Amino acid sequence: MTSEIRVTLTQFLIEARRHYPHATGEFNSLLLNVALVCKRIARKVAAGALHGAPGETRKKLDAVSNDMFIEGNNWGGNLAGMASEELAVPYQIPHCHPRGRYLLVFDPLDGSSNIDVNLSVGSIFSVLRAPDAARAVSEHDFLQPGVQQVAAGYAIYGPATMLVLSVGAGVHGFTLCPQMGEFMLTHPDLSIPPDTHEFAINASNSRFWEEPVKRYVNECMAGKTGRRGRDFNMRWIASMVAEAHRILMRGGVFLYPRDTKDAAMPGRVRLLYEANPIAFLVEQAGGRASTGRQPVMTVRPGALDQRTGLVFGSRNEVERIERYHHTAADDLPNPLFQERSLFRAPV
Ligand SMILES: O=P(O)(O)OC[C@H]1O[C@](O)(COP(=O)(O)O)[C@@H](O)[C@@H]1O
Ligand SMILES: [Mg+2]
Ligand SMILES: [Mg+2]
Repeated sequence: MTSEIRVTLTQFLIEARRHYPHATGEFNSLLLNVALVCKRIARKVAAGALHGAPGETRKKLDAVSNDMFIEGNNWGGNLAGMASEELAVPYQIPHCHPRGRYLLVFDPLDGSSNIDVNLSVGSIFSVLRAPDAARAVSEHDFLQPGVQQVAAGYAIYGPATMLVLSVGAGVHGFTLCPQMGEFMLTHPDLSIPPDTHEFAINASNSRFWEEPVKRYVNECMAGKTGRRGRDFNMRWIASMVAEAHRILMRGGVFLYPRDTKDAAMPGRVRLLYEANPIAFLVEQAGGRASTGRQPVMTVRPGALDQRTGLVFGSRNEVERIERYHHTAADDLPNPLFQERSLFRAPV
């Protein structure tokens, strides 16, 4: 009988630190604090409707998860501040605590509309450097483009709880062992295949999409009978963290593109809390993440709650969608083909 020896998240981080002789351990302790918070949230989520009165669950869990992130990362001495999708302004690490060198940015519960129906949700986080540890943090300190992230990850609370993490040297997946209460390395070196036959988009927004997105989706829908010459599958979970996880596991493309639904919002996904950390993971796994027009991690944020169009996943599909955005309107596909489309533009 063979017994498989598995590496814990702690062991993995200690090993990774050996490549950075000047590392103080602050960074690792920050990631371990985040992992601990995710374990606590996993327990709350797993309690389902037992957690509170019916209907209250979703709202409560967003707020409860946020409190857990704040409490769990307040004391480590490794942070200068935090920014949360659930807070209007950055959270200051109180003066009495030692202030650290990093900033933590998070969406404490993503896909929370799925809570009441017992589908997968998750927490998304991003780590940035704090510009000056000596002073209080301001909103401006967090407005760094995604390329400046030093780490990013998410926890997914699904049939199994997993933590998927990158510190800038590949993407690694850890599964929470219910017996030991430890995240164990189960999915080292995740890699997104460059091609896919699966796409994910909220098709109810199709009338608000821009032409390049309509073109791409029409071509996927046309399958074998269209210019792509092969069939595609469509998925939509309404939990970006779950879509990202599927794509990291087996490829695919996710689109929440810029659209005309709400003039005040150029897209649905939040740049700092959702798009940048997922983009960091996707690109570390060999995929691509874009606004449709430029790599999403090159966007300089103007506000904490900034929204963005987002397309990510298998590299060849994302590049195709970018090409469609850069292609002149008169190069659009055969109108005969558009006739057959479910999503053709009204005439
Ligand atoms: O299906 P919809 O309603 O268009 O929105 C789904 C999107 O909204 C989000 O759920 C927003 O996240 P929150 O649950 O953190 O607000 C994304 O995860 C997801 O992709
Ligand atoms: Mg979210
Ligand atoms: Mg959220």
